[in-house]
Amino acid sequence: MDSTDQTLFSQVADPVTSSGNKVTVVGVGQVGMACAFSILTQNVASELVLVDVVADKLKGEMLDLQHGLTFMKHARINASTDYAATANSRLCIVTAGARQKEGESRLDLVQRNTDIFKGIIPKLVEYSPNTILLIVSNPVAVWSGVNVAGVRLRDINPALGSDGDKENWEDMHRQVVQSAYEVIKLKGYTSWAIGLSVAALAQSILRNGYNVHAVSTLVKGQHGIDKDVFLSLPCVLGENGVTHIVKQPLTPEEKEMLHRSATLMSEVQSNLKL
Ligand SMILES: NC(=O)c1ccc[n+]([C@@H]2O[C@H](COP(=O)([O-])OP(=O)(O)OC[C@H]3O[C@@H](n4cnc5c(N)ncnc54)[C@H](O)[C@@H]3O)[C@@H](O)[C@H]2O)c1
Repeated sequence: MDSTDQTLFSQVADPVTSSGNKVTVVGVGQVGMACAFSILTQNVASELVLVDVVADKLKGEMLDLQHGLTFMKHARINASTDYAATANSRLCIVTAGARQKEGESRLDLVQRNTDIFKGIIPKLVEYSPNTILLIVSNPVAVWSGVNVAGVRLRDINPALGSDGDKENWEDMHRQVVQSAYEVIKLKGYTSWAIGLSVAALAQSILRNGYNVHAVSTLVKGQHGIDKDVFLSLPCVLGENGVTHIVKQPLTPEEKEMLHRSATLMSEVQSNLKL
């Protein structure tokens, strides 16, 4: 006797087993779930796999999202503590990480996160050798140089951001840099804005968007930097990840600050136990 399925449908071809734009999110904490939700609701990907070490929470998050599928465009959502489920992902977003403990130095935190990554990255690459890795580090950087329709604010007000700026735009810059701390003070963590911005990066990669985003990339050779460090610069993102770095004209002060960051990162790296 035919099953209900067979009575309802005449199958004329096998359904495809993979969408070709599979995305894995490692870490289903506040940031991971904001990334997953933004990606699903903006139809950036139609196949999502969640991975975490806490099996119950992972299953709970998967079921919660699956229950909302009726209200999304069709998507396949899976979750597992086993990296085999991530096989053939085009993009792997890593949001698993330790938060800074009270009294803990940044270097200790970097070491703890390095140890976590040693357990994650090789497994992702084993199952998806051609994947693009998108690491949600903290903090992300924003680039300087504001323009409106191509008109640089600094061309209108050369004192912009300097001590001589009567309009105190420097205060706004400070507020932007400090804004995450205010959110953390008020709600304990940041999630929505970072999730939405990660979805925008994912969209550029999966759709070969060639849009410019501030992402960390290897900066050796850029702006005279001679160290093997990753820093945030405006980059073009396409389906194979970063394709170009925008050669920004930086002021001597900006260049000096960038070099200072490169030196600091290089020192932090040299103290890491790999
Ligand atoms: N770029 C930004 O603006 C920004 C903003 C907020 C957070 N972050 C970073 O994102 C990361 C996550 O933050 P969060 O608030 O979601 O933290 P969270 O503590 O809420 O979640 C972290 C998740 O990672 C999981 N995890 C830990 N070790 C793991 C491992 N080895 N394998 C798989 N999963 C593992 C935990 O179980 C947890 O579910 C942190 O590193 C944080 O610094 C970046």
